Amino acid sequence: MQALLESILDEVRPLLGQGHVASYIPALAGVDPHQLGIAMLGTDGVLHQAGDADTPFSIQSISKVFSLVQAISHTGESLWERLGHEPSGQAFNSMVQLEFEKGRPRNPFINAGALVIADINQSRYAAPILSMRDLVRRLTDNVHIISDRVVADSEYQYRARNAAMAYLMQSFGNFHNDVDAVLKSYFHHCALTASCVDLVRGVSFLANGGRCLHSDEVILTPRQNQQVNAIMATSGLYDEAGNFAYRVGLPGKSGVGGGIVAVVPGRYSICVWSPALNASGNSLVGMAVLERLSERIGWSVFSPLAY
Ligand SMILES: NC(=O)CC[C@H](N)C(=O)O
Repeated sequence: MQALLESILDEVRPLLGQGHVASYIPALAGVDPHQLGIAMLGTDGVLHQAGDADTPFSIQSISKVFSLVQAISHTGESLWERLGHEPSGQAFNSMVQLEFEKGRPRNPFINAGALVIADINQSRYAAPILSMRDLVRRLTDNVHIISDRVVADSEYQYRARNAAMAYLMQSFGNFHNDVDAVLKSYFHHCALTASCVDLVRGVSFLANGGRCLHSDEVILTPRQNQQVNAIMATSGLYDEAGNFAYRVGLPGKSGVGGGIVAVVPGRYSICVWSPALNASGNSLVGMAVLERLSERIGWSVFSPLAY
């Protein structure tokens, strides 16, 4: 497995330099695009890593998985009164659908949906920023995880589009807390900084029937776990979710920091990171790595050979 990971990274290295790092905030625009790392954690506890797998990066929308899990844990099924679990077929920050659909976001993995989830969590926790950070520390087994203040402040400074979505939802009665306060929480979640090795631990429960691998804590019931994986498979890569299913065939979640987490149910959690993005805001080289992995090992959840 180690040799396979190394050889896949070598194969895709010529692609480094293609795509563009996220440039909507200066704090992300300055990241070196030539970085590339991968980690894989088996449900047997064996960790493999290659390249820059220990380098922390901005997890951005990967945090939407943790926010969803937090909301499910205290709100359960009634969560879905506020948003859907349908793919959007739109960019992560698109607003057109939101107006047509009366302020009810399609799913928790586009910005509008994550903002509603952040609003739900804001109603539940006295200190939403810290409670999310602590959840991620617990799941990654890393007490040093922090939210990057410069990134969070920069996101807040350039908040216009996310703020517009939140106010639009408020106008439809689907936003209950102070918009500014929720935006600050949301940006702090996006600004959490973690490495591929941290994140494979962080989402290990998704490959393990809902149980955290290192602590054995029940994070989700097996049914909820299956449902979160299903939403990742259908909506985790925004308007490229279909392409990801076609090329990789695993539940996954990307972020504009260039990270992608993926799950081989029952077997592995995977995280790949390379900062340059394709037109849909997903890591260009990360997609290529996961495609090759899935091709070589036949891991698609759509393949009978894999199970
Ligand atoms: N796709 C992403 O990673 C988007 C997160 C980003 N912080 C935003 O809200 O626009």
